[in-house]
Amino acid sequence: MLDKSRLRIAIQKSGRLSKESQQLLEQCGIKINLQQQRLLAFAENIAIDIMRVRDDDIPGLVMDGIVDLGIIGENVLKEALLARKSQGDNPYYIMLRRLDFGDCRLSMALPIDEPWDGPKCLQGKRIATSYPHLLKQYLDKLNINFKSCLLNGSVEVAPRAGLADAICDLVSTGATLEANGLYEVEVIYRSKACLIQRTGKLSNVKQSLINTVMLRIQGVIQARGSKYIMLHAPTEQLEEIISLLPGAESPTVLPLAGNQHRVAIYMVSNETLFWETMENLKNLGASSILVLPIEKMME
Ligand SMILES: Nc1ncnc2c1ncn2[C@@H]1O[C@H](COP(=O)(O)OP(=O)(O)OP(=O)(O)O)[C@@H](O)[C@H]1O
Ligand SMILES: O=P(O)(O)OC[C@H]1O[C@H](OP(=O)(O)OP(=O)(O)O)[C@H](O)[C@@H]1O
Ligand SMILES: [Mg+2]
Repeated sequence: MLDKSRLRIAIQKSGRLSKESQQLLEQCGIKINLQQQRLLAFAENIAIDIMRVRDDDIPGLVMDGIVDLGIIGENVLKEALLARKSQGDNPYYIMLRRLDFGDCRLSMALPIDEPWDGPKCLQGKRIATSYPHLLKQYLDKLNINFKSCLLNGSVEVAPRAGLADAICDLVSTGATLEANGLYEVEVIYRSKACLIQRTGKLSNVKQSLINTVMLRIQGVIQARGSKYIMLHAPTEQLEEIISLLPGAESPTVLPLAGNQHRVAIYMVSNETLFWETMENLKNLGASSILVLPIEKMME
């Protein structure tokens, strides 16, 4: 039986978002004992339960208040929102933040032998998609009539199978389109994974858990995009060397024991150090240049 006092988070069970969702929670210090077949997992060290479901179910679980938080692609969230609105519902959720994974775009694509002359060539066409509401919103704005062919997966096969003239599906690298003889003609929605919260009053305990999780997520995401840079530099080239370092307003500069002509420079950078910059630093006399990943950050 579920303990209602524990914070409940829904994540995708298996698919494009599941590994990174799990990793993010683990990096936030939530120790989950995940077993493949278990759809509910209880964190051992914090009052959080993880519900592992199909991604399509996550917006509804949050909007209906079954779970407190959910990690979901904005594409699925927006589609669910439009679907509920079209049924006369007034769905609510709180967008807590965008995450740093699940980048993809919802695009229109045509068979490679079909010319593209702007969206008007979709007039009267049959379009296969898993996102009928996002597609309709886009084409309605352009006053284009179309026929929808709803497929829940393998949308890219529809034109060759004679089911549709065009498709509207998710694209990341474009490899699936290419493998199926299609080409991308128009992006209609850009998406990333995001963290959402149900509306309604939460207990103080749950609210403070959410605050903790949010701060930790911020720390993890910021750390992922940052590097710790260490190097030794000749004292007389210090200024020039610092000017080459990305985002180094105030690096730590320390003396080197037994060497008055060189110093150690330490800094956190929110950019990586490219090989070319490292080579330029070396040409200025820098040595022992290290670029290290950062695991966690708290400002
Ligand atoms: N190629 C991709 N690259 C990056 N992110 C993607 C890609 N394709 C989809 N996504 C994102 O990941 C989400 C989940 O994609 P996935 O293909 O695992 O969904 P699914 O097959 O519907 O899974 P489920 O079985 O949970 O319903 C998408 O809604 C989108 O936000
Ligand atoms: O542009 P690409 O990098 O090729 O990625 C796009 C593909 O990725 C997703 O499917 P996924 O592989 O997750 O499989 P699914 O159809 O089972 O959801 C999406 O539905 C596309 O088919
Ligand atoms: Mg799905």
